[in-house]
Amino acid sequence: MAVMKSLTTHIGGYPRIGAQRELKWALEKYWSSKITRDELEQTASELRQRHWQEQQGAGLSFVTTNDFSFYDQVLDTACVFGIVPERFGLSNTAVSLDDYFSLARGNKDHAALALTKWFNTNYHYLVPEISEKIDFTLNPDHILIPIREAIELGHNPKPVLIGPVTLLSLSRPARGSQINPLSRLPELLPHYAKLLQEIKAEGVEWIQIDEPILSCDLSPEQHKALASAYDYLSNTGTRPNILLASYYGKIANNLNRTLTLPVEGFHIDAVSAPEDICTAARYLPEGKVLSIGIVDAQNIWINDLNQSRATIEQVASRVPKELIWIGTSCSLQHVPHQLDSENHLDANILNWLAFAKEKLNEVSLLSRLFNDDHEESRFAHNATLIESRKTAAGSYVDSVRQRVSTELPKITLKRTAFETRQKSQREQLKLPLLPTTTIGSFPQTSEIRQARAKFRKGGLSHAQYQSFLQQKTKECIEHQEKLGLDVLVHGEFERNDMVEYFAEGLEGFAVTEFGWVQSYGSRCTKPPIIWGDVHRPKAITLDWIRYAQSLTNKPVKGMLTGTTTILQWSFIRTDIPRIEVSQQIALALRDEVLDLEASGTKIIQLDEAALREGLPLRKDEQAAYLEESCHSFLISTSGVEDSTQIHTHMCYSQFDAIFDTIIDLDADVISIETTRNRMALLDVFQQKNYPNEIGPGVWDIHSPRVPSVEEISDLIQRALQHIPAERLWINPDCGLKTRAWPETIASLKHLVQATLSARANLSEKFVSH
Ligand SMILES: Nc1nc2c(c(=O)[nH]1)N[C@@H](CNc1ccc(C(=O)N[C@@H](CCC(=O)N[C@@H](CCC(=O)N[C@@H](CCC(=O)O)C(=O)O)C(=O)O)C(=O)O)cc1)CN2
Ligand code: MET
Ligand SMILES: [Zn+2]
Repeated sequence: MAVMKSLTTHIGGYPRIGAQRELKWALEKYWSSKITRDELEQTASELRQRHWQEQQGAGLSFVTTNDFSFYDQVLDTACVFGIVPERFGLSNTAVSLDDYFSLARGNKDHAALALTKWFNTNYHYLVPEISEKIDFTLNPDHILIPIREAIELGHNPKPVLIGPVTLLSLSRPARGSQINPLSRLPELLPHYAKLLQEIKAEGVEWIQIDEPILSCDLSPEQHKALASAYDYLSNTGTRPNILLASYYGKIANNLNRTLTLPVEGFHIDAVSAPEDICTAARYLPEGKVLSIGIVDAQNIWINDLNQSRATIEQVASRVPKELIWIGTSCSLQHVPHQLDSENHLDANILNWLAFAKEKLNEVSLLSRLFNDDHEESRFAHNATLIESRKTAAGSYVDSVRQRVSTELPKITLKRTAFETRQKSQREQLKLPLLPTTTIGSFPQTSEIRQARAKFRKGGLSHAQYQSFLQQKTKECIEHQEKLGLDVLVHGEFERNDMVEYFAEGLEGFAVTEFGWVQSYGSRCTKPPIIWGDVHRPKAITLDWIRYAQSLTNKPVKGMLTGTTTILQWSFIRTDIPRIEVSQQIALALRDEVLDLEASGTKIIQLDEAALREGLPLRKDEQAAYLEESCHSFLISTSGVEDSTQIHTHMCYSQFDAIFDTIIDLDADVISIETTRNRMALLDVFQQKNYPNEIGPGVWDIHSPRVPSVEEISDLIQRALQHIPAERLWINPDCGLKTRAWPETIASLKHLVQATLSARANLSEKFVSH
């Protein structure tokens, strides 16, 4: 009997950090000179080999290469093409590993490249700097060496490479330059062509070129760039076949033009945009490959195999099977490595999950759909599991649904006018002009993390761990009093992470033990899993805030993470609309806010650090998202008295698209990130007459560097040019958890000193008037 050959299979990339975060530990040891460069390279090579073996073990047609990075794939690509800012004074033809780390992390003479959000994910990339002068070049080893390693091990490598249009679109002009990075495309392309030629010479058949920019609203210039780039690349020199990949959203209106590009195949994210795959199947030019990104690489639920089967069959009715590929929606770098290590997850929940390694098997299984031995029983079992999710106790909690449907419509979302609240808050808080505060966390030292790890493993009793944390909190309050800060925080020592901690206190969330996902460099998070209806069995933060407040007469800010940020940094359930999950969390936080207020907390902060990042890539989807985000914030905050001061915090610098929402949130005080942009961000607050109080950051906490009093004073003066003193707060850019104590104390000392002299100045002026 004829057994049909399986469909071709591949993935967009694999997590590189390692199932046990081997890369994180090796990097951090290398940076503190505890291991040699050879040892670091050895770890990297072992990880690559293991990850290829996992792909081969699952039976995939290709192993994906060039998805490994010591820090970031955008920086890697920049270095491959010699995009090294002149300000570093480095050679751009021989970028050593240490040079590479200088670009990523900065050194004593040079600030690092800017770190910013990668599309709509919690991954951060380093922003390449382009000038008129930069001479592009080709340093191909980073790509060629792993290809050789893979071939030697008997694999069939398919490298992935960030495409030229996405690379330049994500770049910024170097300091002092006004250049539009995309204008340098013609000079960059020959190096891409040369690279393709060298890759071909290694015996590579297919390369995946990623242009995720296709899921954004494109300018005419970007469209032109795409056309000319792929015309050039397809017609210049020998090269492997090109699979052009898009992901993170719909291609929609860009799809027609994309399908005319002269490449051999297209990869489409069928999870973000199922409609794109149908359109692509219909209009796919003859003889081209269509790769269906059907396994979700941004979420952790098992694939609905029967639904995927229907999609694949639909494509197969139009496209010959030898031209259909099965893959993940995008790189698996956004999901944890493997479920094998999870020993404490509820058995039911475990059945519903697939991490990167399990997703390899899903891709493989779906590729055998048309084979005679296509394992029908697994499709049937899968349907049972998907059904069991819907009916599980906890997926639907009557009281939660009741509350959302009856209580929510009755909530008055609008607080009293800001001026009234401000007056009442001033009477209550009696803060000086230019009040000083911090964003919440104080250093999460290795001592604290180790104590928590020990507690988790049973090596510390609950009482011992509590008293350890109380001691740390007490010391933190003492430090702040000594420094002379005006509004204090408890320090967040009890929190592993600002999202995971709340997930642990709420029903409907599950947390993993080893579900690490890279956020940037060696830093990772364990996104919690929202699987059921969310509610709060008991207060989460109350005891800590009360304890901290009992130690001081200064006000201690209550510290919460806002709904949108919790949603954005968790894996969200997909069986009910996002807005319902959002409302459930917002109500739980409302209870927490009111409990804090009832116990005497006068200032409460809800961090919305992910509000900008969650903004949909396409304009036509943004309004609904912003409305939902704003609504959830107001649900949580609108119940308090006029005299209770609500703060929010957002640590990024792109506010254009969300500014009206910032106004609508109506927080009494917002703290933002303004050090690196030297208060330029305040322009928009001034232009749009932002009515409430603002704390622009005056200390860039992403670097261990201690800012001088003069530098901070300068920033305060700049801020005063935009915002009247009566509405200005003084604080760092973000929380201090990644900092060490010595630089924290030194920097805050300078911050308070600079504030005191600014105050003195202001009162002099006041008198002389
Ligand atoms: N979710 C989230 N996303 C965010 C941020 C954020 O704070 N949270 N901030 C922005 C920047 N991104 C960041 C992401 C991670 C970290 C970070 O510091 N991560 C830590 C882990 C934090 C954590 O969960 N720690 C746990 C587990 C710590 C741990 O690894 N413990 C070791 C031992 C500790 C040691 O020896 O140091 C063990 O268990 O074996 C804890 O404190 O309990 C890290 O990678 O090192 C910082 C910023 C944007 N996105
Ligand atoms: C990434 S925003 C961080 C806010 C949090 N309250 C902290 O200070 O760490
Ligand atoms: Zn922040």
